[in-house]
Amino acid sequence: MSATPGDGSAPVLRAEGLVKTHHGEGAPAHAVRGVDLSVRRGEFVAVTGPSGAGKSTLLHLLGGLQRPDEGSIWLDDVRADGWSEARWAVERRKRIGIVFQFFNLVSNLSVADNVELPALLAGLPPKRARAEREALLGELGLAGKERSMPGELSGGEQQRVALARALVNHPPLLLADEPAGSLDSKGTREVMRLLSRFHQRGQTIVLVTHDARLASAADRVISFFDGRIADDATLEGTPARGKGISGVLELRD
Ligand SMILES: Nc1ncnc2c1ncn2[C@@H]1O[C@H](COP(=O)(O)OP(=O)(O)OP(=O)(O)O)[C@@H](O)[C@H]1O
Repeated sequence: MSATPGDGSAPVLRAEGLVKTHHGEGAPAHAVRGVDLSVRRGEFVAVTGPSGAGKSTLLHLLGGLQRPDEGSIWLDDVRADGWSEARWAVERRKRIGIVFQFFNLVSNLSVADNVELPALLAGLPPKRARAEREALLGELGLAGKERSMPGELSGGEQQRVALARALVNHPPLLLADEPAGSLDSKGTREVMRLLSRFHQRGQTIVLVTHDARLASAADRVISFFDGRIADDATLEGTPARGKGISGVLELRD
C-alpha cells in the first residue's frame, strides 16, 4: 500500500464529536453520543461492545452510509461529513472497502462479476479489473469459483467474495461490520487469517465485532458502550504492523 507523499502523520480517518440519534417507531435511540476517533495508516482497530451499543451506527457514519447529527469526519485530512451522497459513493469506491455480515453481494451476478464490478465502476480498464479479480480470488482460495453464483457458495466462501469485492480497488481503509457474524469457527478463522494477512501488508482496518477472537487479531481494541468509547487500548507488545498471523493460527474451535 502506498502512502501519499508528505502525509506521514495524517490519519487515514479522523472523527470528532460524532453524534447520531435514530428516530424510529419507539423512543429515539441515542446510538452515538460524542465520539472522537483517529485511525492511523496501517492500524487494525477492533470495535467491540454489547449489542445495541452503537457500533454499527458508528461504522455507518464513518463510511458515509448514515449522516451524523453533529460532528465531523476527515478522510486523509479531507473533510468528508459535508459530502453529498453521490460524492460519498464515488469516494467509497476509491477510498473505503466495506464488508458487512450479510455479504452485500449481488445475487444475480457471478462471483467474477461481483468482484469486478466495483473496479469497473471506479474506472479501471476491463483487463486490469479482470487481473485484479483473478489475483484476489486466487489469494482468497476461490480460484475456480468465478462462474458460480453467490447462492451456490458456502457462507465462508460468500464472505471471502465480499472481502475480495471490498478490496479490489485497494482502498486505503477497510470497514468491516461483523464480517464473520454468520460463520462457524472455521469460517471465522478463515476471515481472521485473511484480515491479518492484508493488515500485515499495510491495510488499515476498522472492524466491528462481538467476537473476542476476531478482536484479538487487531492491534488496538476500542470498547464501545452506550454510544461512547469506554476504553481504547493499544495492545501491548504489538508491533506497528499488527500481531501477525501466528496469533490467528493459535485459534481453536
Ligand atoms: N435505523 C435505525 N432506526 C432506529 N433505531 C436504530 C436504527 N439503527 C440502529 N438503531 C438503534 O440504535 C442503537 C444502536 O444500534 P447499533 O446497531 O448501532 O448497535 P450495535 O452495537 O451495532 O448492536 P449489535 O451488536 O446488536 O449489531 C440500538 O438501540 C438500535 O436499536
